[in-house]
Amino acid sequence: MKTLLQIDAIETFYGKSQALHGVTFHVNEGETVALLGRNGAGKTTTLRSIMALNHVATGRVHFAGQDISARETHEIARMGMTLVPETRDAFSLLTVEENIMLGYREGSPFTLDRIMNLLPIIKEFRGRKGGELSGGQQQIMVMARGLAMNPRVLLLDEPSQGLAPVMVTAVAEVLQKLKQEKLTVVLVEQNLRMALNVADRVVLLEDGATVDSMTSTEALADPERLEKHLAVH
Ligand SMILES: Nc1ncnc2c1ncn2[C@@H]1O[C@H](COP(=O)(O)OP(=O)(O)OP(=O)(O)O)[C@@H](O)[C@H]1O
Repeated sequence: MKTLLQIDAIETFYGKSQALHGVTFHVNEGETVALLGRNGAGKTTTLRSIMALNHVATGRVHFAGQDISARETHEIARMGMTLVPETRDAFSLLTVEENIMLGYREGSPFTLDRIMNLLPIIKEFRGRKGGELSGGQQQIMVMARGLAMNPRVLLLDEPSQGLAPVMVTAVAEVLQKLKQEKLTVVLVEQNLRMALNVADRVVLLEDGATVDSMTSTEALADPERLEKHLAVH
């Protein structure tokens, strides 16, 4: 299996405060990897560091065989790394279709028609404005926008956050579709059941460092191994 993303011992600071103390993991092509950890463990900072939205002080990030540690965000994005942030960033005055097509990159196989066929739930609200959607609909819309960009790696930050259970299920179905499309995904998720359902592997963060990594099958067979790092102190 080919490694598409390799993170080696990255350290990231907010001012003088160190948020990441050595995060190391890899993601193979076509894999879904879930980053898990308590609140404040460094999951969002890890995604932002990969995208160079936070400056990485030491350590290396390799993407598709290239060292991208010193690259700027727009260059990394152009190489095919796409972040769907937890803030969702829906344009409230644009329609769903316009919101999605804002992400469309010339030559992307994920045209509006293809996205609608792949994620038919969007048809239910495709003509509405971004500001008229529920949180779950917005989340699905911004994931579709990420898809339109034809990413080589999709970074998803807490897609189920704050959603009603029925929309958590809908988002989980979108993740399964992405998996069927053989997309490479890094998923930050508090909903453990959903994360283990969709991910091939999980990487555990604690206090800004990677502390364990295992397949989802191993995690399901040995829940204590996970709980040790996820239970509230
Ligand atoms: N803008 C910021 N300024 C200062 N410190 C920050 C900032 N953002 C995050 N931190 C700190 O960095 C550490 C890692 O935070 P991060 O948001 O990456 O964790 P997380 O695992 O994504 O948690 P959550 O699930 O709560 O979002 C925490 O100690 C947090 O307080």
